[in-house]
Order: sequence, then C-alpha cells, then structure tokens
Amino acid sequence: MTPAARLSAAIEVLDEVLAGTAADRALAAWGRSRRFAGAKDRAAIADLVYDALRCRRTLARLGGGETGRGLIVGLSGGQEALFHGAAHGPAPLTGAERAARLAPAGGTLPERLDFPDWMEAPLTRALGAELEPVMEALRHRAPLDLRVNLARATPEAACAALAEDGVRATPLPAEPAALRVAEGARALRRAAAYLDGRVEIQDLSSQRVARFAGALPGQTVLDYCAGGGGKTLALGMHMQGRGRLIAHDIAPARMKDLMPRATRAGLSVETIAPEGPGGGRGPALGCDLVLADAPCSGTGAWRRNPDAKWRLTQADLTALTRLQDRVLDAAARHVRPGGVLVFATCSLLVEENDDRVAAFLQRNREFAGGDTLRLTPLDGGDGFFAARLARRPAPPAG
Ligand SMILES: C[S@@+](CC[C@H](N)C(=O)[O-])C[C@H]1O[C@@H](n2cnc3c(N)ncnc32)[C@H](O)[C@@H]1O
Repeated sequence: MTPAARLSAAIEVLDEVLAGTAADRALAAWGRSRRFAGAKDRAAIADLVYDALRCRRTLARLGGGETGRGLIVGLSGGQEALFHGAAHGPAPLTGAERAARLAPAGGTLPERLDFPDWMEAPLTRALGAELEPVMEALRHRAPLDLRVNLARATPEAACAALAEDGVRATPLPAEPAALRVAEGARALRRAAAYLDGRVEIQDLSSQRVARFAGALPGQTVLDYCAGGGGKTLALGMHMQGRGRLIAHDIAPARMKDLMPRATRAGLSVETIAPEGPGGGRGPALGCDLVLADAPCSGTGAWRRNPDAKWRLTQADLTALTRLQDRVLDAAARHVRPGGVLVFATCSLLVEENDDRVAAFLQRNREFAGGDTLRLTPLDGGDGFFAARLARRPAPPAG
C-alpha cells in the first residue's frame, strides 16, 4: 500500500472508532476484509489510528473536525502532498482544512492535553501539580519494555542475545530485570531470547509492582486477577521457582497462554477454577501473599490504549470501584493470618486506589495498611498503584 492509501485506511478505521467500535476491533475488521494488506501496512495503519486517538482533541482542531479525516489531516501536518485524491489516497485538502491547520493553539486544559472534560477533577485530585506533565506524557507512544527471566539469563546476556537477532535493548536502572527496546521492536517476536522465554514483554511499572509485592522462595502465592499472567510469571521469578504459585481469573480464557509461557520460563503454575463475581465459597487457600491486580479504568496506561480515555464514563468509574471492592474482599479470603494482600491497579485515580484501600480497611478490621507504590509515566513506565495490606497474625493458641 502507498503511504497515501494507508492514510485513507486509517481514516476509515477512525470513522468506525468514532462511531463507537473499539479501536482494536475496528482494526481487526478492516484487516479481515482487506487481505491484500501486508503486516507492515497493518502495523502502520494501527500506528496512525493510535497516534490520532492519543491526541484526538488537538488533531480535531488542527484537522478541521472530529472525524476520521479531520484527525488524519491534523496528524499528517506537513505531508499535504499525500492528499492527492488519486490511487486510493485521500481527497485534496479543502480551504477550510488548510485554514484549520493555521488556527492559533489554545483552549482549556483538557482540550490542549487531550482528555475528556469530566476527567479534569478526578485527575487533578490524583496528580495535583503533576497533572500537566503526566497528561502530556500520555499523549505519546509507550516504550517497549522487556523483563529478563533472571533464572535463565543476566540482563547483559539477554541484551547480547537480542542484538544478534536485530533487537537493540538496554537495561533500565529502576528495575534489575528490566530492559527497554531502543531499536528493532518489530523483530522481537522472532528473536530467540523471546521465543525461548529468556525475555518477556512487560512494562517497567508492572515489573516494579511484581517486585513490590514481595513474593519469596518457598511461599504460597496467589495471583487472583492473573489475566494474561505477566505478573504471575514475574512473581514466579522472585520465588526462584520454589513454593506454590497459583493463578486465578474470573475469565479463565485470558490465562490461555500462561501455561506455555510458564513452561518456557521454567516455572510451574497451578490454575484454579473461576470463583465468580461474589468470590469463592470453598476452603480458603491460606496464602502467604495474594496479589489482586484489579480491573480498573486503565488511566495510567492511556498511552497504550488511548481508545479507553474517550470511552470511560463517570458511571463506568463508579461501577469499577464497586468491582474493585468485591475483588479485594474475594482475594482477601485467601490470605492466611500473618500474610499479605497486595492491591494493584494501573489507574492514576484516588477513587480507584487510596479510596478503595481505605474502604477495604474499614470493612476488614483484621487487615492493616502498609507501604504503597505510586507510579506515573514520569517514572518511566505506565501509571500504577500498589498497596500492601497485612493480615494480622492469628492470636496465640490458649
Ligand atoms: C488488570 S487485569 C490483570 C492483568 C494481569 N495481572 C497482568 O499482569 O497481565 C484484571 C483481570 O481481572 C479479571 N477479573 C475481573 N473481575 C474479577 C473477579 N471478580 N475476580 C477475579 N478476577 C477478575 C479480569 O478478567 C482481568 O483479566
């Protein structure tokens, strides 16, 4: 496909997204009906779509309207020559579109920093003076980070192996196992170190949360919201393969790749049947550590999933906080006396973080609050929150 044809494709996909289809679905549907498009075309179109969504309000202003075409006109800045109307390219720019690109910048903070108006209050509550730099960071692409499986390789050896396959990565000082890919991201999935489990794709902040959880060799550890299992595997690495590592998710299909990935990483992981939205009724598992990486607004990861920032409503946020309360209570049941519950979200919002911890401690008097970890994209990875909640030891017998 020509660069101009890719722009036309992105316009089409964005129109679907603006009409309400999730971006990943709209891209997949476009790809299914255009078998002629190669992997590079699809990746380039996806980049255009996500770049446009990250800066949706700014681009709508620069492109003369909140339509697929408006966003792509805004995004393509100086590349006016691509709007030639021939060979599947988009139609030439109109006078109004040319004028829009020259209009002076300005507007409210949410307009300038590309987030919905109603989010200004909760984000200000959460971020205070960091609101502007954090929202600015969320307007840009996320880096690609890897976790070295320290049981199988040192960071230096992993970097050397990746380099042989065309992936240049460098260690990140903030986390002993973390690497950041500087070049060759598209070659990663064919690199030997990735295929044999020496490295996993995992954001720096997710790795920091897994370390913060504090799993130790020999413990019984439950990852209650395991999802794809990224943190399960990181917990297993900290356990050095010793102890009992259990994964649970209400939607077990999400864990489908966990077993092959665990095998590749040299770890053994048990999965348990889903407990349902109200938690389990069977015997509690008596774990030393339970991680509840709860469903959330994903505000800390908006640069990876910019679609989410335009979809989230106040009603969704309220529903998520109720779900987080239920997940915390259900997960807490499996913590042994003297054990630890770690609550984590990739949200920046106080409503989903500190407020949930405070409400949990009110409901569950046998737990006490402890350390917290708060990360924003200014720390280098996604925004994340984690809190350690210690269950009081059982009173001495007699
Ligand atoms: C933030 S994601 C987990 C991401 C995962 N820990 C990782 O590191 O890749 C939250 C997960 O919680 C699961 N979930 C939602 N409601 C749940 C519930 N009531 N009990 C357990 N898991 C739940 C979702 O299916 C989803 O996979």
